[in-house]
Amino acid sequence: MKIKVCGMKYPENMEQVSQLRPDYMGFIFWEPSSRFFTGSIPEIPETIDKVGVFVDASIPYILEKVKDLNLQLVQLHGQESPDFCTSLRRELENLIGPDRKIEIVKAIAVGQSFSFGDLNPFEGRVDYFLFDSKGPLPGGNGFAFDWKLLEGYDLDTPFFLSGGIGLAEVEILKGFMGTSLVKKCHAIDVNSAFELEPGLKDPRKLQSFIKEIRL
Ligand SMILES: O=C(O)c1ccccc1N[C@@H]1O[C@H](COP(=O)(O)O)[C@@H](O)[C@H]1O
Repeated sequence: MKIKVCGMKYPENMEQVSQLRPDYMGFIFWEPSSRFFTGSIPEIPETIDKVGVFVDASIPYILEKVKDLNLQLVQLHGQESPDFCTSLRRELENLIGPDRKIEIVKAIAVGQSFSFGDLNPFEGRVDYFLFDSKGPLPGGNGFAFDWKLLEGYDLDTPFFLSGGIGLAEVEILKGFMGTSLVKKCHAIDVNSAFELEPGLKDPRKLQSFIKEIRL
């Protein structure tokens, strides 16, 4: 199972976390967040893909960050429409050229009123969904949603499982990994549950988690 550590803010901490070899590291480009990232990213191993997290940002702003920070994925965490995703994909291709692909992740807030029908228009326009808990914030709410709501997911787009995942979820995650849904689960995404303060990840806690989860 792949692992994404999101909400990185401090270069020294990025170096510590990179030694744990997560598959992805995420950076928040939403100014109101206490994890809002400014500055540059230090050298990290090439096996770790860098993900920019945006909330209803403009395409030029996203392109600027992709180019300046050499991001490999763009995570859209706001109300971005399917048409927006298509336009962004076209602009990313223009920016990067045909030899490389910047993947698009569309975050979906899952609450009791969630319906799979809302996802159909995104099929073929994004590379992954990211299922997150619906809460007062666009992301980083710090609590898990009921993963049973994902039972019956039958679209082709693989997904990241996110939302308040921490060490307390390890046992239930192991159960989840025994279900048929796991075939479409591309990665587990962690953020606030592993922090000493917003944006500062606890490498020891992360190490225990990665040891338990990585297959
Ligand atoms: O973490 C934030 O501050 C944030 C702000 C705006 C959009 C997304 C944000 N974080 C993303 O939220 C999910 C879940 O986080 P948590 O585990 O509930 O803390 C994660 O994918 C972050 O990328």
